[in-house]
Amino acid sequence: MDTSASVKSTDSLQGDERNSERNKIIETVKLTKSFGGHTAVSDVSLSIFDKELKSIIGPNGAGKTTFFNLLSGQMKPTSGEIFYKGNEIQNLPPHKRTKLGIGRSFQITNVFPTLTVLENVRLAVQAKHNIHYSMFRHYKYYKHLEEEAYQSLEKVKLEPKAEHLASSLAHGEKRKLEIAILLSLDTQLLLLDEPTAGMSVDEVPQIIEVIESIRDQRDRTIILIEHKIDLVKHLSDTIAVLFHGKKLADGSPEEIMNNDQVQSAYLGGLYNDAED
Ligand SMILES: Nc1ncnc2c1ncn2[C@@H]1O[C@H](COP(=O)(O)OP(=O)(O)OP(=O)(O)O)[C@@H](O)[C@H]1O
Repeated sequence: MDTSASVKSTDSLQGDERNSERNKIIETVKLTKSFGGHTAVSDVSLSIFDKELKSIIGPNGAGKTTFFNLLSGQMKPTSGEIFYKGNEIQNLPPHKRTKLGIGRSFQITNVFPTLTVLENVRLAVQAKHNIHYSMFRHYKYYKHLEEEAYQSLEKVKLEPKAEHLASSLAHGEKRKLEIAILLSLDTQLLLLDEPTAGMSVDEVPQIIEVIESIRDQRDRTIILIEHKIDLVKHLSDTIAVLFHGKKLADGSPEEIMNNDQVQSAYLGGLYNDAED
Protein backbone atom coordinates (compact mmCIF):
# COMPACT_ATOMS: atom_id res chain seq x y z
CA MET A 1 0.00 0.00 0.00
CA ASP A 2 1.57 3.25 -1.09
CA THR A 3 0.01 6.28 0.51
CA SER A 4 2.81 8.67 -0.40
CA ALA A 5 2.71 12.14 -1.85
CA SER A 6 -0.39 14.07 -2.64
CA VAL A 7 -2.94 11.48 -1.49
CA LYS A 8 -5.82 13.09 0.28
CA SER A 9 -6.60 11.96 3.80
CA THR A 10 -9.98 10.39 4.41
CA ASP A 11 -10.56 12.91 7.22
CA SER A 12 -11.08 16.05 5.21
CA LEU A 13 -10.21 18.72 7.74
CA GLN A 14 -9.47 22.20 6.52
CA GLY A 15 -5.76 21.74 7.19
CA ASP A 16 -5.62 18.55 5.13
CA GLU A 17 -7.41 20.28 2.28
CA ARG A 18 -4.85 23.04 2.30
CA ASN A 19 -1.91 20.64 2.41
CA SER A 20 -3.17 18.06 -0.08
CA GLU A 21 -0.75 19.18 -2.80
CA ARG A 22 2.32 18.94 -0.60
CA ASN A 23 4.49 15.87 -0.01
CA LYS A 24 3.96 13.82 3.07
CA ILE A 25 7.17 12.80 4.79
CA ILE A 26 5.43 10.56 7.29
CA GLU A 27 1.90 9.32 7.62
CA THR A 28 0.16 7.12 10.13
CA VAL A 29 -2.89 5.13 9.12
CA LYS A 30 -5.26 3.97 11.85
CA LEU A 31 -2.29 3.66 14.20
CA THR A 32 -3.21 1.92 17.45
CA LYS A 33 -1.27 0.90 20.55
CA SER A 34 -2.91 -0.96 23.41
CA PHE A 35 -1.43 -1.95 26.74
CA GLY A 36 -3.59 -4.80 27.97
CA GLY A 37 -7.08 -3.39 28.06
CA HIS A 38 -5.97 0.23 27.76
CA THR A 39 -5.65 1.85 24.33
CA ALA A 40 -3.06 4.64 24.54
CA VAL A 41 -3.15 5.51 20.81
CA SER A 42 -6.36 4.76 19.02
CA ASP A 43 -6.89 4.71 15.25
CA VAL A 44 -4.74 7.78 14.65
CA SER A 45 -4.41 8.75 10.99
CA LEU A 46 -2.12 11.73 10.68
CA SER A 47 -0.03 13.25 7.90
CA ILE A 48 3.09 15.29 8.45
CA PHE A 49 4.27 17.27 5.46
CA ASP A 50 7.82 17.71 4.31
CA LYS A 51 9.67 20.63 5.96
CA GLU A 52 6.81 21.63 8.22
CA LEU A 53 6.89 22.02 11.97
CA LYS A 54 4.01 20.09 13.46
CA SER A 55 3.24 20.08 17.15
CA ILE A 56 1.38 17.32 18.93
CA ILE A 57 -0.52 18.56 21.94
CA GLY A 58 -3.01 17.07 24.36
CA PRO A 59 -3.63 16.77 28.09
CA ASN A 60 -1.53 14.45 30.27
CA GLY A 61 -2.03 10.83 29.30
CA ALA A 62 -3.44 11.73 25.85
CA GLY A 63 -0.98 9.38 24.10
CA LYS A 64 1.62 11.85 22.78
CA THR A 65 4.71 10.02 24.02
CA THR A 66 3.31 6.66 22.96
CA PHE A 67 2.70 8.13 19.51
CA PHE A 68 6.37 9.26 19.39
CA ASN A 69 7.50 5.81 20.55
CA LEU A 70 5.61 4.33 17.61
CA LEU A 71 7.15 6.79 15.12
CA SER A 72 10.71 6.23 16.38
CA GLY A 73 10.35 2.45 16.73
CA GLN A 74 10.66 2.20 20.51
CA MET A 75 7.26 0.51 20.38
CA LYS A 76 5.50 -1.61 17.77
CA PRO A 77 1.88 -0.77 17.07
CA THR A 78 -0.92 -3.15 17.96
CA SER A 79 -2.40 -2.33 14.55
CA GLY A 80 -2.16 0.27 11.82
CA GLU A 81 0.65 1.45 9.59
CA ILE A 82 3.33 4.10 9.41
CA PHE A 83 4.62 5.27 6.04
CA TYR A 84 7.89 7.20 5.77
CA LYS A 85 8.44 8.69 2.33
CA GLY A 86 5.81 6.24 1.10
CA ASN A 87 7.38 3.08 2.58
CA GLU A 88 5.95 1.05 5.46
CA ILE A 89 8.22 1.29 8.50
CA GLN A 90 6.12 0.22 11.49
CA ASN A 91 8.05 -3.04 11.84
CA LEU A 92 11.55 -1.54 11.52
CA PRO A 93 13.70 -1.30 14.68
CA PRO A 94 14.79 2.17 15.88
CA HIS A 95 18.34 2.02 14.45
CA LYS A 96 17.01 1.32 10.95
CA ARG A 97 14.64 4.26 11.24
CA THR A 98 17.58 6.43 12.35
CA LYS A 99 19.44 5.37 9.19
CA LEU A 100 16.42 6.42 7.11
CA GLY A 101 16.62 9.90 8.65
CA ILE A 102 14.26 9.75 11.61
CA GLY A 103 15.89 11.05 14.79
CA ARG A 104 14.60 11.50 18.29
CA SER A 105 16.36 13.72 20.76
CA PHE A 106 16.52 11.27 23.67
CA GLN A 107 17.55 8.41 21.39
CA ILE A 108 21.13 9.57 21.46
CA THR A 109 23.27 7.06 23.25
CA ASN A 110 26.65 8.22 21.98
CA VAL A 111 26.94 11.34 24.12
CA PHE A 112 30.16 10.73 25.96
CA PRO A 113 30.44 12.83 29.13
CA THR A 114 34.25 12.63 29.19
CA LEU A 115 34.64 13.87 25.61
CA THR A 116 34.35 17.48 24.57
CA VAL A 117 31.22 18.87 22.97
CA LEU A 118 32.96 19.05 19.60
CA GLU A 119 34.28 15.49 19.86
CA ASN A 120 30.78 14.21 20.59
CA VAL A 121 29.41 15.83 17.46
CA ARG A 122 32.42 14.74 15.40
CA LEU A 123 31.68 11.12 16.30
CA ALA A 124 28.18 11.57 14.87
CA VAL A 125 29.65 13.06 11.68
CA GLN A 126 32.02 10.07 11.46
CA ALA A 127 29.14 7.66 11.97
CA LYS A 128 27.20 9.34 9.18
CA HIS A 129 30.16 9.04 6.78
CA ASN A 130 30.88 5.53 8.06
CA ILE A 131 34.45 6.45 8.96
CA HIS A 132 36.27 4.52 11.64
CA TYR A 133 39.17 6.06 13.47
CA SER A 134 42.62 4.89 12.44
CA MET A 135 45.77 6.13 14.13
CA PHE A 136 47.63 5.71 10.84
CA ARG A 137 45.52 8.33 9.10
CA HIS A 138 46.87 11.84 8.89
CA TYR A 139 45.18 14.21 11.32
CA LYS A 140 44.17 16.49 8.43
CA TYR A 141 41.93 13.68 7.25
CA TYR A 142 39.82 14.28 10.33
CA LYS A 143 39.93 18.05 10.03
CA HIS A 144 36.99 18.28 7.62
CA LEU A 145 34.91 16.08 9.94
CA GLU A 146 35.63 18.51 12.73
CA GLU A 147 34.63 21.45 10.53
CA GLU A 148 31.35 19.75 9.71
CA ALA A 149 30.79 19.10 13.42
CA TYR A 150 31.54 22.72 14.19
CA GLN A 151 28.89 23.84 11.69
CA SER A 152 26.28 21.77 13.53
CA LEU A 153 27.36 23.37 16.80
CA GLU A 154 26.93 26.80 15.20
CA LYS A 155 23.38 25.88 14.16
CA VAL A 156 22.48 25.28 17.81
CA LYS A 157 24.62 28.17 19.05
CA LEU A 158 26.85 25.91 21.11
CA GLU A 159 30.14 26.69 19.39
CA PRO A 160 31.42 28.75 22.36
CA LYS A 161 31.35 25.50 24.35
CA ALA A 162 33.03 23.38 21.66
CA GLU A 163 36.07 22.56 23.80
CA HIS A 164 34.17 22.00 27.05
CA LEU A 165 33.53 18.53 28.39
CA ALA A 166 29.99 17.34 27.65
CA SER A 167 29.59 16.54 31.36
CA SER A 168 30.08 20.21 32.24
CA LEU A 169 27.12 21.45 30.18
CA ALA A 170 23.97 22.86 31.74
CA HIS A 171 20.72 20.98 31.08
CA GLY A 172 19.64 23.31 28.27
CA GLU A 173 23.04 23.04 26.62
CA LYS A 174 22.82 19.24 26.71
CA ARG A 175 19.54 19.44 24.82
CA LYS A 176 21.28 21.64 22.26
CA LEU A 177 24.08 19.10 21.96
CA GLU A 178 21.53 16.35 21.33
CA ILE A 179 20.02 18.45 18.55
CA ALA A 180 23.49 19.17 17.08
CA ILE A 181 24.14 15.42 16.98
CA LEU A 182 20.82 14.80 15.24
CA LEU A 183 21.67 17.48 12.67
CA SER A 184 25.09 15.88 12.10
CA LEU A 185 23.46 12.54 11.42
CA ASP A 186 21.54 14.18 8.57
CA THR A 187 18.24 13.66 10.33
CA GLN A 188 15.40 14.60 8.00
CA LEU A 189 12.62 14.16 10.55
CA LEU A 190 13.39 15.51 14.02
CA LEU A 191 11.20 14.24 16.85
CA LEU A 192 11.54 16.67 19.74
CA ASP A 193 9.87 15.49 22.93
CA GLU A 194 9.28 18.47 25.22
CA PRO A 195 12.59 20.17 24.41
CA THR A 196 11.99 22.85 27.06
CA ALA A 197 11.18 20.43 29.89
CA GLY A 198 13.24 21.01 33.00
CA MET A 199 14.86 24.15 31.63
CA SER A 200 15.50 27.31 33.55
CA VAL A 201 13.67 30.50 32.55
CA ASP A 202 16.87 31.75 30.92
CA GLU A 203 17.37 28.60 28.86
CA VAL A 204 13.88 28.39 27.30
CA PRO A 205 14.23 31.36 24.87
CA GLN A 206 17.58 29.99 23.68
CA ILE A 207 16.21 26.59 22.73
CA ILE A 208 13.19 28.23 21.08
CA GLU A 209 15.57 30.33 19.00
CA VAL A 210 17.42 27.17 17.93
CA ILE A 211 14.21 25.35 16.93
CA GLU A 212 13.00 28.45 15.13
CA SER A 213 16.19 28.77 13.12
CA ILE A 214 16.11 25.07 12.12
CA ARG A 215 12.47 25.50 11.08
CA ASP A 216 13.25 28.62 9.06
CA GLN A 217 15.96 26.89 7.07
CA ARG A 218 13.15 24.67 5.72
CA ASP A 219 15.42 21.74 4.99
CA ARG A 220 14.04 19.38 7.66
CA THR A 221 10.75 18.37 9.21
CA ILE A 222 10.15 18.78 12.92
CA ILE A 223 7.52 17.12 15.09
CA LEU A 224 7.30 18.66 18.51
CA ILE A 225 5.57 17.51 21.69
CA GLU A 226 5.18 20.50 23.94
CA HIS A 227 2.98 21.57 26.82
CA LYS A 228 3.68 25.30 26.59
CA ILE A 229 0.84 26.44 24.38
CA ASP A 230 2.18 29.93 23.72
CA LEU A 231 5.37 28.39 22.41
CA VAL A 232 3.44 25.87 20.27
CA LYS A 233 1.28 28.63 18.76
CA HIS A 234 4.36 30.63 17.95
CA LEU A 235 6.47 27.84 16.43
CA SER A 236 4.03 25.54 14.64
CA ASP A 237 2.87 25.44 11.04
CA THR A 238 0.23 22.92 12.10
CA ILE A 239 -0.95 21.38 15.35
CA ALA A 240 -2.54 18.00 15.98
CA VAL A 241 -4.48 17.41 19.17
CA LEU A 242 -4.67 14.02 20.83
CA PHE A 243 -7.31 13.30 23.44
CA HIS A 244 -7.77 9.93 25.13
CA GLY A 245 -5.52 8.43 22.44
CA LYS A 246 -7.60 9.71 19.54
CA LYS A 247 -6.93 12.50 17.08
CA LEU A 248 -9.29 15.25 18.08
CA ALA A 249 -8.21 17.92 15.61
CA ASP A 250 -5.49 18.82 13.12
CA GLY A 251 -5.00 22.24 11.58
CA SER A 252 -3.29 25.60 11.69
CA PRO A 253 -2.60 27.14 15.12
CA GLU A 254 -5.50 29.51 14.59
CA GLU A 255 -7.91 26.72 13.66
CA ILE A 256 -6.86 24.70 16.69
CA MET A 257 -7.14 27.58 19.16
CA ASN A 258 -10.62 28.40 17.87
CA ASN A 259 -11.80 24.79 17.80
CA ASP A 260 -14.67 24.30 20.29
CA GLN A 261 -13.96 20.60 20.74
CA VAL A 262 -10.35 21.35 21.61
CA GLN A 263 -11.43 24.04 24.04
CA SER A 264 -13.88 21.80 25.83
CA ALA A 265 -11.47 18.83 25.84
CA TYR A 266 -9.07 20.90 27.84
CA LEU A 267 -11.85 22.55 29.89
CA GLY A 268 -9.77 25.69 29.97
CA GLY A 269 -6.63 23.72 30.85
CA LEU A 270 -5.19 24.58 27.44
CA TYR A 271 -4.14 27.95 28.70
CA ASN A 272 -3.27 26.81 32.20
CA ASP A 273 -0.74 24.42 30.67
CA ALA A 274 1.05 27.42 29.20
CA GLU A 275 2.14 28.33 32.68
CA ASP A 276 3.91 24.98 33.32
N1 LIG B 1 4.42 1.05 28.77
C1 LIG B 1 3.17 1.31 29.17
N2 LIG B 1 2.42 0.38 29.81
C2 LIG B 1 1.16 0.63 30.19
N3 LIG B 1 0.52 1.80 29.99
C3 LIG B 1 1.21 2.77 29.37
C4 LIG B 1 2.57 2.59 28.92
N4 LIG B 1 2.98 3.75 28.33
C5 LIG B 1 1.95 4.60 28.41
N5 LIG B 1 0.89 4.02 29.02
C6 LIG B 1 -0.41 4.65 29.27
O1 LIG B 1 -0.89 5.16 28.04
C7 LIG B 1 -1.53 6.42 28.23
C8 LIG B 1 -0.85 7.46 27.36
O2 LIG B 1 0.43 7.73 27.90
P1 LIG B 1 1.46 8.73 27.21
O3 LIG B 1 2.67 8.76 28.06
O4 LIG B 1 1.62 8.35 25.79
O5 LIG B 1 0.67 10.11 27.30
P2 LIG B 1 1.21 11.60 27.09
O6 LIG B 1 0.19 12.32 26.29
O7 LIG B 1 2.60 11.57 26.57
O8 LIG B 1 1.21 12.14 28.59
P3 LIG B 1 2.15 13.26 29.29
O9 LIG B 1 1.80 14.57 28.67
O10 LIG B 1 1.73 13.18 30.72
O11 LIG B 1 3.58 12.84 29.06
C9 LIG B 1 -1.47 6.72 29.70
O12 LIG B 1 -2.68 6.33 30.29
C10 LIG B 1 -0.32 5.86 30.19
O13 LIG B 1 -0.49 5.49 31.54
